[in-house]
Amino acid sequence: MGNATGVEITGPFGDRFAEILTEEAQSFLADLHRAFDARRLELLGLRTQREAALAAGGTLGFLPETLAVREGDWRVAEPAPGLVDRRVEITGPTDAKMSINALNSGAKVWLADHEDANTPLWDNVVQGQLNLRDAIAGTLSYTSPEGKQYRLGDGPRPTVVVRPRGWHLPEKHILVDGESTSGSLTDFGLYFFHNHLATRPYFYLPKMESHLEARLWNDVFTFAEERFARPTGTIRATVLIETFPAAFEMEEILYELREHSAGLNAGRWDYMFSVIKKSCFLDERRRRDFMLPDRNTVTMTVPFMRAYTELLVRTCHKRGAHAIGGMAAFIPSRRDPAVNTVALERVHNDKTREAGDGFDGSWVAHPDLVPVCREVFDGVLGERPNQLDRLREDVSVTAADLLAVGATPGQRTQAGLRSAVSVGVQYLAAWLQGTGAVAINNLMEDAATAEISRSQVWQWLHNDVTLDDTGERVTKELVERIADEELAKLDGDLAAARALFMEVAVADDFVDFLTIPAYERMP
Ligand SMILES: CC(=O)SCCNC(=O)CCNC(=O)[C@H](O)C(C)(C)COP(=O)(O)OP(=O)(O)OC[C@H]1O[C@@H](n2cnc3c(N)ncnc32)[C@H](O)[C@@H]1OP(=O)(O)O
Ligand SMILES: O=CC(=O)O
Ligand SMILES: [Mg+2]
Repeated sequence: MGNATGVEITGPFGDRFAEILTEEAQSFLADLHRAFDARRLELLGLRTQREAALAAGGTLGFLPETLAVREGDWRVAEPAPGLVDRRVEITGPTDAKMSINALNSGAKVWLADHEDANTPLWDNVVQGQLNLRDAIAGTLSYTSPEGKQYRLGDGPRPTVVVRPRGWHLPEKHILVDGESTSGSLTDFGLYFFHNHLATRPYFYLPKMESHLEARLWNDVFTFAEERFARPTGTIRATVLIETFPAAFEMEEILYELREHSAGLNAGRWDYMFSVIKKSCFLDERRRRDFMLPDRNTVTMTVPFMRAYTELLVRTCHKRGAHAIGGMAAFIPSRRDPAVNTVALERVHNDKTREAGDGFDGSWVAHPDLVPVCREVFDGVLGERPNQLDRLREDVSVTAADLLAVGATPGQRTQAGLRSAVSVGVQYLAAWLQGTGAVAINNLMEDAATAEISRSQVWQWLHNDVTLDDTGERVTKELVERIADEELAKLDGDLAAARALFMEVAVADDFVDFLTIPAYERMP
């Protein structure tokens, strides 16, 4: 097999990888890189500039320069086929077994995840694309080491929506003109190239910080549609509103993508991470207004989270776009009935709040949660496919409401610190081994929840927090002692994960994303 001009693949070719990394597919990736990578890097630079503006006394707010968009009369494209009724969306990685289980789960949509739930190990990146292509062709099968056979069922399958990596991550195994490519463009490009004729190419777009980043995605979509002579709007994308700055640009993000839009999703875990992260750039006095209590006490009903989700529903429905709810982290158990009962009840409550607020559907992390979410949304939607007609004109959210993080009740405790350290290290150990989503203490942990754990430790440490229960000041020494004590309770070699956790949780400078140094450690 040859390489496209200027392309070098430095990762090993596993079984059947040549079916994905064809010369034509490489050539498309090279075109995407040459057309868009410089702008991607510029936009990442803009994130840094905005952080510098916060450090210099600025604040987040609605943009004066885009007032006309917010006040204008426009709507996004009509909902696309397969994305009209989205009452239950299951998320998960694209390994063969989970792909089959998700496609047989009865959900309306499967978010096939190359992002929070995935380690971008070279093997996962390419094997995931093979599994997606086989799944769409209906040929995906799997035999477990115990001999259990997995096949796609005959019932209706969920619409497949792929989540590529965020703009910040490179793909170091594909070089174009000697440069690493973008993880986003790699995941998007390979999926689009191999599947756009076999299925409708739909995407979830993560971790964007501005409407200019949405404009870049829109231009990428138009480029791909033109290059393969597909009508405008063939590609659809749901944007995760999961960064603090993006909450102030929801209308603008919908507007930029309007011909390609499939709505917005409230990505609560990365949102919480981003709130903590952006506060780390403020001066010492203002940082205190953004200090959060223990992660597990920050619920969706605290004022700043409520403001963000209500604004999201109102914004979407005003523009004819779907509003999709987020992930409750409680994982059911087929082995422990008591754990199972609690998880089902909590997820039921979470989905009930979302359906009542006007969301058109929501996410679940596990097949056993599909019926729970479906039942709740069936109760609210009835025969209607969505509730886009519920305009929520009663909602009025100001910038001050979005910024009211300091009004979050709760304590900062030693137990919270212990949990952040222990869960953070355990998650990173799994990530470094190639598994991007795990259940720890009956909760789903993925890249977004791990970011909260480590950034919260950083925030408490760098703001001289005194723990409410023990009266101890959070210092590097305390974090190290807690790590010693917590890791002594666990099996396995956690040295590499601990070193990485300390790098992103206690270092002087705030590391932008833990996945960046983590990826550098991978082959
Ligand atoms: C912040 C965010 O971005 S949220 C979105 C990103 N995160 C995710 O997508 C997490 C998705 N969920 C998961 O990865 C898993 O549910 C986990 C890791 C949390 C738990 O998985 P497990 O420990 O395997 O759970 P459990 O043993 O109960 O699974 C039972 C069966 O359901 C399957 N299953 C569990 N979750 C999923 C899923 N999301 N998709 C498909 N199948 C699943 C398992 O593969 C297993 O199948 P098997 O019986 O054929 O072996
Ligand atoms: O991607 C979802 C989130 O909550 O983060
Ligand atoms: Mg996320």
